[in-house]
Amino acid sequence: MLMVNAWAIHRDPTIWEDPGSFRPERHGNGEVGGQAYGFLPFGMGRRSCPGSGLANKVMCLVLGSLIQCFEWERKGEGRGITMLKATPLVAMCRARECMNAVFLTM
Ligand code: HEM
Repeated sequence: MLMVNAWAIHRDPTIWEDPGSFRPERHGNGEVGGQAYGFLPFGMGRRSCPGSGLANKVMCLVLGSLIQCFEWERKGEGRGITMLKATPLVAMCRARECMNAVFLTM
């Protein structure tokens, strides 16, 4: 069995400029350091994620909806399951007032 360390690939300074920085715009610029396999959030090969097309299409909609429809508040500390964050993020969401009309008609 071969395990590919995507975590390390996604932080490889020979592929990514300033790999530790959160710079989502780098993807819009097409920055992959000239490496075809530098970015593999969906795995690759025959067992790669069959939902990648759908995920890429709805991701902006999901994120936009979460921000537009809910108020988010950070709540204390929390724990991960497989990869613990150095600074755990636990958040609580509350539907924004404008969502009452949506929920009350359901
Ligand atoms: C941001 C969204 C998603 C990410 C980051 C993601 C990522 C992944 C990854 C890394 C794998 C393992 C690939 C490998 O073993 O090499 C996987 C497998 C899989 N994903 Fe996704 N996925 C996402 C969304 C989805 C969606 C929307 C669906 C279905 C509608 C889906 C269905 C599957 C299935 C069925 C597998 C197993 C494929 C197999 O073992 O042959 N995924 N996904």
